[in-house]
Amino acid sequence: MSNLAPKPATAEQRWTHDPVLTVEHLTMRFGGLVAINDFSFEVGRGDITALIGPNGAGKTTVFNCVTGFYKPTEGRITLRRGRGIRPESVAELTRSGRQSARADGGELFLLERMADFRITHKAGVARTFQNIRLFGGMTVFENLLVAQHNELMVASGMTFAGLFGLPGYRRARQEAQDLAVDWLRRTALLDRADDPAADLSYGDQRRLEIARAMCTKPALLCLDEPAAGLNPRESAELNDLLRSIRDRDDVSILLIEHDMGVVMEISDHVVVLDYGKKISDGTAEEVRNDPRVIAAYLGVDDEEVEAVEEKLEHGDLAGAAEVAGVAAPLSEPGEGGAR
Ligand SMILES: Nc1ncnc2c1ncn2[C@@H]1O[C@H](COP(=O)(O)OP(=O)(O)OP(=O)(O)O)[C@@H](O)[C@H]1O
Repeated sequence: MSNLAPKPATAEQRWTHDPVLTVEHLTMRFGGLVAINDFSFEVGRGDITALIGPNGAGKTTVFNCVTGFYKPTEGRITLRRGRGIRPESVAELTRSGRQSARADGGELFLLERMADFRITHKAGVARTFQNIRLFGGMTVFENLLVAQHNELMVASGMTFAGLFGLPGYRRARQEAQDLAVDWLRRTALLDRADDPAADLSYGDQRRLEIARAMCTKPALLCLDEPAAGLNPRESAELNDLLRSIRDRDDVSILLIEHDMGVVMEISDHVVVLDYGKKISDGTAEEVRNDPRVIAAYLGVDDEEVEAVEEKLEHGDLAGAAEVAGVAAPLSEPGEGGAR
């Protein structure tokens, strides 16, 4: 809708000086359709970052590129494990043609070069899906153990004998069980541990998906519409869970969410996509009051677009909001979904 450049980020924002994920010039084409068009953004280490936008804006496509489900047509996607990794190290890895490198006391990964299972297990990017994908016939506890299968196999030395004889395997198995129990407690699912996952309520299944992703010990947790289908109480519990993951586990979160109540309440950083392009990027407060977002998100009729853009080009934000027919900000925390 609007081709106006997004507002530049201010210096104190964490995502500009300590990003865990940097997406640069991402483009994704499906035949003649350009789903993502030269899109760049960062996820700050220790931030909850929301990727929002109207239906079909390209949010899931971005997730699919970050998690390796799609190979981007163009662009670089860098994951930094460890603080203080220099741009020179990223440039050197890019030139080398390799997928990852140890640098500046941390580890660097170029996700666009990696297969999805390596992105999960090596780079530490975990994901949940819009449509829940649990092993419904397995118990809740088994779902959390399966998530740790990769580490357990490594501990077994990849041998049958190793499953029985190696002390390293026994230790790893105990650790896997402890981690699973810990996440059952944190998601209030301990008393459902032996029930089939399919028997859980929708809200419980959503929390189990997050617990399962956390059992892979990620650096970045990507959540595709985690609040979809939740009632207000479950939504509030989800907010608490995500804040605790950010604050206690030192895990950065990138989420797609349509529920503006959730987005505005918990996000440190909000990035807005429309027609595959970034139209706004800032704190929840900044984005909520950005007429570009108001215009795109709440829908400005085609004939009004030019008038809104003209106002914006002259810096008349209030006038643009007026043309968009929206005097109030997007929505206040706790108000629920506005789309
Ligand atoms: N595999 C694909 N093949 C062809 N087109 C695709 C494919 N995946 C996505 N698209 C198209 O790319 C565009 C962006 O879709 P995407 O699902 O990423 O949007 P979204 O913002 O996640 O939408 P929603 O909020 O409805 O989930 C749409 O026009 C969609 O039809």
